[in-house]
Amino acid sequence: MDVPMLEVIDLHAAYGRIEVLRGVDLRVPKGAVVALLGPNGAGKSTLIKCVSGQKRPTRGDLHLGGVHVANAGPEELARLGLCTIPEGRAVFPNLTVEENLRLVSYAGVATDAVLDVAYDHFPRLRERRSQLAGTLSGGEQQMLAMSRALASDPALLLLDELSMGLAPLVVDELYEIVAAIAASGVSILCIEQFATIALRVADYVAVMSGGRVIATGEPDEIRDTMVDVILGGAA
Ligand SMILES: Nc1ncnc2c1ncn2[C@@H]1O[C@H](COP(=O)(O)OP(=O)(O)OP(=O)(O)O)[C@@H](O)[C@H]1O
Repeated sequence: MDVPMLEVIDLHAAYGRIEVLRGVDLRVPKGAVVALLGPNGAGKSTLIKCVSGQKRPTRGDLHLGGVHVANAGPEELARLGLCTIPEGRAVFPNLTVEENLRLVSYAGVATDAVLDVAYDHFPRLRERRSQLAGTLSGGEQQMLAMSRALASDPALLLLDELSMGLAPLVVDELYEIVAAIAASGVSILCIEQFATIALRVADYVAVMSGGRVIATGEPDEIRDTMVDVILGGAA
């Protein structure tokens, strides 16, 4: 069987003495989009923090592309191809679109290559390249955050609530791009508050509750069996 891009095994994590991840098991196959659903407080953001090296698990294992990374820091994870777009828009509001993109080249990526990738995926950013990022619409800021991430040529992209505060049409547009990114071979793990979107775009859905993954499957199976838990979050 293929080595999954991400494998989480019996992962535990706590804030102080309160354990909030209580044995999470999850796999993200190569090139797949996996959506994490579940009610508020289920532990979705904490799981993303552990996978991205922002929080140390108390026990359990994490493998990225077959490499054991449970104690790896953000830099090593980035070298292994992990890229995170955190909740909220990860852009510098007082820099222009192009300046935001040029900043990515600190990681050794040629500036022209960064700009080409960004403007190919998001032609609207080319039109707005001289505009301050803080004056872009929410959807455009998310496009800018995504293109900064894509410039690092990631193997696994973590998306935390991409759709936060955006209009449904904008969200649809962003998820079309997510699908295109996945089709180019990038694996994607996303937290999505809107179950309907997640069930439409994901290859697999993992439902979290009480610090565990309580169900995983293809969207159709999950839609049929987990409707009550999912609706504990937003539909
Ligand atoms: N920094 C923190 N300190 C203490 N407790 C925290 C902290 N962050 C989260 N928690 C608690 O951990 C539990 C899991 O939170 P987490 O944010 O991972 O859940 P979530 O599924 O992402 O929920 P939401 O959709 O509301 O973000 C919750 O009970 C939350 O109150």
